[in-house]
Amino acid sequence: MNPSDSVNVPTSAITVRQLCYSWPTGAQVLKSCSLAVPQGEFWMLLGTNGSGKSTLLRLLAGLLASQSGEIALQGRVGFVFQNPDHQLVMPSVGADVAFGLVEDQLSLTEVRQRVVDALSAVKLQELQRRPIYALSGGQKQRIAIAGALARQCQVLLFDEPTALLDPDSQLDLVSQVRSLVKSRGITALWVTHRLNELDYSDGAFLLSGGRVVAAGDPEPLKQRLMQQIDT
Ligand SMILES: Nc1ncnc2c1ncn2[C@@H]1O[C@H](COP(=O)(O)OP(=O)(O)OP(=O)(O)O)[C@@H](O)[C@H]1O
Repeated sequence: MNPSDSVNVPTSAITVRQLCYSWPTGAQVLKSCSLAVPQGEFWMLLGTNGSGKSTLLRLLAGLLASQSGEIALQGRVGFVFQNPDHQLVMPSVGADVAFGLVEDQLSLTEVRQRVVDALSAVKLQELQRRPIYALSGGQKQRIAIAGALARQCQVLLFDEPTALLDPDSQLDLVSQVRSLVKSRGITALWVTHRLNELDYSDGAFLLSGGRVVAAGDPEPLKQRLMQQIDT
């Protein structure tokens, strides 16, 4: 092989090879599932209810132990849940963003700087002292993202983060995440049922029958899924 042949091959920051997963109840959710997300790209994962999208994301995040197959992630991983009330644990915005830094043994000055930077990145710096209960759903999701940015996560996993948002907040969030991914070289995998979000992605996977059955350019996949809805 000519050494220059490898120059344009993108490096994957999220790689899954032949992953299988069965719940203790016996249901096999993932059956030799494989995918790869190129470093610095924003990919989406679609599939019908119960197709295993959340299970796959939880395996990637290490929230579930894999049973067979291979998972390789480049960098620290952050997870954003569908319902931010399931992950915001501190009473105020600043305290919550700082919470994830406890294990990093940073100085107080460094922690403060990380919190300010992360809140600026999601354009919520003015809310640092706001109680969590006084945030909108969209603001809560951005605080969850700020927590991952403060931890300098290089891989972000989103499990239907817009499911509880109105259409305007939904598109604000997805476009903001795309900008963050592009400006910071982050790699993201975003689960959604909302086909209009595909316009913001670099690529998409369709999960069906426990494996990825389509992968690549989001537009053809969007057209195909829209036709299925229409028929
Ligand atoms: N804790 C659990 N114990 C047993 N089975 C589970 C558990 N969590 C999920 N499952 C099952 O695994 C399958 C895949 O669920 P999963 O939540 O991964 O699908 P999904 O594609 O994310 O669905 P949705 O789009 O509805 O969120 C389903 O049949 C579900 O009932």
